[in-house]
Amino acid sequence: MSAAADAARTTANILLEIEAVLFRPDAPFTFTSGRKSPVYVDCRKIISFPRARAKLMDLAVERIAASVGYESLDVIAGGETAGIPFAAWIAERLGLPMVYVRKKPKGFGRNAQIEGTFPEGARALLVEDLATDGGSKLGFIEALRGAGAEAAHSFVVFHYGIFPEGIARLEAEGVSLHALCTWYDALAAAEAAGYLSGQGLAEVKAFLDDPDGWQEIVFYTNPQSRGRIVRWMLEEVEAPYRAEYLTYGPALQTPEFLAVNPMGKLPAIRHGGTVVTETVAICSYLADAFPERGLAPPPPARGAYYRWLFFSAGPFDAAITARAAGFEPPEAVRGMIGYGSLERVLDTLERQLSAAPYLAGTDFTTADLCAGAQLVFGQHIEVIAPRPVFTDYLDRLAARPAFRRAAALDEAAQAAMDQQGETREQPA
Ligand SMILES: O=P(O)(O)OC[C@H]1O[C@H](OP(=O)(O)OP(=O)(O)O)[C@H](O)[C@@H]1O
Repeated sequence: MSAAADAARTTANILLEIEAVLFRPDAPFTFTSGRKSPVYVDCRKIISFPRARAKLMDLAVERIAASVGYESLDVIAGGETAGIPFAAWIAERLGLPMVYVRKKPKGFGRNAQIEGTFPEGARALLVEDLATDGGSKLGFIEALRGAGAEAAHSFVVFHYGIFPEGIARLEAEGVSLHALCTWYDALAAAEAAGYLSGQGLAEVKAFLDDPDGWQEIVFYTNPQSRGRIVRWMLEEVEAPYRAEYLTYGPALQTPEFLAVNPMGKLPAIRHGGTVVTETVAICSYLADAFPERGLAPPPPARGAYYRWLFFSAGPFDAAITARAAGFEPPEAVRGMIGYGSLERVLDTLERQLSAAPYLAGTDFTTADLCAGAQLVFGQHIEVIAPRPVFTDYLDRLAARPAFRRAAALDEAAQAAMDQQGETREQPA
């Protein structure tokens, strides 16, 4: 094993041991940007483990000597903030001066972006804890060069290794990136130590191979299904998604689709490593996954919200489909039928909508989306007769741009499927 490969394995094992790298394919992390990831790294933790950090810094100076040279550097520059302690330890080991670079000039006083000093033409090594796509490195390098340094090298403990275009950009700027390990090393160490196997391992590999593709929402639907409700929700949250249209019949019974929904039913979504089925569950999941859209009240205020969400998934859906199927529960068994009767369901809904503009109060929520879509469907198939309160309510819902976008997309999808002669019939 080469020294670099050996160092990569040791680094990965240390980072696993101190829980600086975490793998959670079953419950992906959500970053501030809303991006999802089954992996997470926090190199800042290293500073709190003296033995681990000493070993990593020993490996760092060996790596720097091998990649940059023994006498090829004049100053070590730490990038604000996480890079600063690592730069200090490396400078100490190499017996070199140190400076640190702010992300932006201070804005007053000397307006310094670099703290510390070096002579014109000093050969600087930029040190940071980690590199994702290398974007921050460019800013630090520019500052170093602006202050007269030659800056052709950057060192990090951990490099994601999954954004090649970022590294190409650094190289184009004349900067070589040196790292002790990447996600691929961490993954190999996690696999060897038994942290990951089977589906979890496959999930992490899929993410590392295509991080953007992995987190795109895949929407399995047919425009004739309850997928229309989910489509509306997807348009409300405005997250990127890719629709996969499936015809009824064998396409829903393939092993691939049954792995998504063992019921062989539509709709379903996959978001990162998370698969969600059941229309209202999908809508609730999306409301929580994209909280900035304000489609669910805060948890302490969710009483009415949950009531009407579950009302739409349970009694309302069952009452409409039973009536549409020609099934009327006999009087004697109504007590054991969750919804009692369609009339009772509709009267309850009407009372609520006479008291407030939306089901959970003054604001539109995912409960309105789910119940409103059922109401639209029930009226469309003439199982529900229009009532003035319902008409006003549906006018409010139909005025939403997401509602209109979703309807147009599903109409277009239906037309395309019709043109291809794909079945419109739902199986028995
Ligand atoms: O953009 P890249 O070059 O790929 O590197 C990622 C940067 O993100 C982190 O710092 P962050 O911006 O969170 O700032 P901090 O160190 O001050 O917390 C990390 O320490 C790197 O500087």
